[in-house]
Amino acid sequence: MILTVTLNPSVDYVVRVDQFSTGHLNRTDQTAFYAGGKGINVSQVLKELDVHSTATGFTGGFSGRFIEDTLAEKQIKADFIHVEDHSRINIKLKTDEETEINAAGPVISAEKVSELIELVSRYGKGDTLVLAGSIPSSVERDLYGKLAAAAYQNEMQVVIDSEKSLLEPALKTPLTLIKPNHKELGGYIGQDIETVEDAVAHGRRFYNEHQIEYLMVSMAEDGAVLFAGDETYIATPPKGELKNSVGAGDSSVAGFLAGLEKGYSIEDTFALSMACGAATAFSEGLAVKEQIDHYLPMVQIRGLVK
Ligand SMILES: Nc1ncnc2c1ncn2[C@@H]1O[C@H](COP(=O)(O)OP(=O)(O)OP(=O)(O)O)[C@@H](O)[C@H]1O
Ligand SMILES: O=P(O)(O)OC[C@@]1(O)O[C@H](CO)[C@@H](O)[C@@H]1O
Repeated sequence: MILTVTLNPSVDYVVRVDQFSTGHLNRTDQTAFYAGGKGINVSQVLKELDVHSTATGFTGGFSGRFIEDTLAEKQIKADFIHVEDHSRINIKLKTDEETEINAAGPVISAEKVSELIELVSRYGKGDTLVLAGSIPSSVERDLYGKLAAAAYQNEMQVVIDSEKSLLEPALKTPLTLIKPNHKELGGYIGQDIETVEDAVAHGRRFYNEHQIEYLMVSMAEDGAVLFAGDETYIATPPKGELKNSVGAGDSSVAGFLAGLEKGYSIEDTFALSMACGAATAFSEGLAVKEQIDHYLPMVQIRGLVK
């Protein structure tokens, strides 16, 4: 079973304003609400790929109920810990560019954090723990480190997709997959990564210095670079019209996990991951199966000659 942990779930309020002007009254051209947060997005795309997962984390209030109802409608198993405050609402403003305003999220008590640690400890060998997204500011910064270490002790596979300060404490534990984008990897190593060649060079150094089975460095329309043991693969994604980059990274994590779960070769796993990322980028919401199947044959994967 895959357990996705979203400590700070969100309702993503997507607002399209074609002629946006700051300091004035703007009227929307289109609005939509989505259940979001990185782990929750991973669960939603896994479901499209017929891979079961359970989504957990902290939810509360009317917005928390919306998130849980959405998952229930999609028949995705959820096991959230309830908090008093409401789950956050993140604004995704689409004008001629995308602007995001992510809220801080509710206050989480130490008791609720202990409940979550206990919930995760019920999983073990053969299970995968996905830790994705930010942590509410009231929660200890090294929680991912603690959860990762405990899960590894319990023989779980651990996957992390989060910012540097939250990932860093977990890097002491052997991890199955991390998926920084090129800017995040640049932040880890203190160097700008602009090109696929930069990602290959710096990613390899970072990979060799840590105990990570798969390192996927995503680069939006430029695809991604995957490090797997001594092998390095470069993916070129399909071309299309960008409609929504929110959740493209989460979709690529879901595709990768689905490939591993289905026993695909590493090349096919990487291709599925890229197809999921592109299917989200080219849709209004998250990737759906039909779109993933459509883009999959257009992904190109090549292995680097050593
Ligand atoms: N414009 C695009 N065209 C084609 N594929 C894309 C595009 N944007 C994203 N993708 C696909 O999605 C993957 C992940 O995208 P990206 O690198 O933007 O992740 P991210 O920065 O973690 O995204 P986010 O945080 O918004 O979810 C890419 O590797 C690629 O396969
Ligand atoms: O504030 P975080 O936890 O870093 O990111 C949260 C978020 O931006 O990530 C998802 C897209 O990846 C959205 O559904 C959600 O709003």
